[in-house]
Amino acid sequence: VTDAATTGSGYGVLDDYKTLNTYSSNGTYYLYDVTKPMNGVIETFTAQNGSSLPGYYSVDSNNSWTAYSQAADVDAHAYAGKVYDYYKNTHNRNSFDNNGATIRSTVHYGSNYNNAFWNGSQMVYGDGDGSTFTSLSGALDVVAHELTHAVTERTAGLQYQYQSGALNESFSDVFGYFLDPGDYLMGEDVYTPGISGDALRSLSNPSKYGQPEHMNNYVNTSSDNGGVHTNSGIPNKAAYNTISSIGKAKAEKIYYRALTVYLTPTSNFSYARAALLQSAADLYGSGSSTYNSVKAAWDAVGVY
Ligand SMILES: Cc1cccc(C(=O)O)c1OC(=O)C1CC1
Ligand SMILES: [Zn+2]
Repeated sequence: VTDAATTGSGYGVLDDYKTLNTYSSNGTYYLYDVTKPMNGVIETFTAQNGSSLPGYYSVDSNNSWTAYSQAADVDAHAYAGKVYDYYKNTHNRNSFDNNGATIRSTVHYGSNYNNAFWNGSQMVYGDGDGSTFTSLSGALDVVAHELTHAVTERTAGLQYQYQSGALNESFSDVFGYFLDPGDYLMGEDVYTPGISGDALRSLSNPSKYGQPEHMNNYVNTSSDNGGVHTNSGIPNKAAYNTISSIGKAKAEKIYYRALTVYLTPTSNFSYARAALLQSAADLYGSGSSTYNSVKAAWDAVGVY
């Protein structure tokens, strides 16, 4: 019996060809990636449209992952690997726990399920209903959003409600941008497959998708854990202001430092402004143009 790391290939949700880090054992191939440093494993499962987790390993007989039913598995696996590489190469973070934790994804969760989530242990993706969403793992910014929920949980621990919850959501969207910097849109690759050009959210124009982009328009509600997917528009707009003035390279250092060094479970928007300013001061100096740009970014959304 020879078990070995192998390289497979297949097509993603958008019919895009890609190679895959797989594993072969006893003539069966698995979406099981053992190529990361310090034994960081990435593995992908399918719930076979049930709701029990993790479900079953995604397997193939010849390492050619070309069936339409495998496209969501292919992308969940490939994109989890890309997000792992981003956190390791850009921030020297070894998986979401910074200790090589296995990154597990399950696709084909539920039936016509228009959601994706981190459940505290793994990522979970629905197939969408084909109208609102197609398979949600088909977007790199979605995968980065979900895995960043895990990073946040292990670092700042931002409580998923009201302002701390909107920050939790915003940091996931912002790192979604850092992984997919071609546009300031979230989920555009899997949202409404029948309509082009729209998205779930926009960092540059939150109000285009019904989100506030100034503190004057903060939405006081108890639904959606206190409006975490609504009020994230305010810190998202501040992030857009920051990125467009200082650039991605500096912004991602400042955001990662704020998330991992300064933010706490109960941080509110004002504290996030302070954490990002302190991070900018630490990295680029308190009198720097970078510092002043972060200050202006948050002034513009009415958070002091
Ligand atoms: C689609 C969806 C529904 C409910 C919660 C989330 C969630 O993860 O907060 C969710 O995923 C996203 O927002 C990703 C970025 C597109
Ligand atoms: Zn989220």
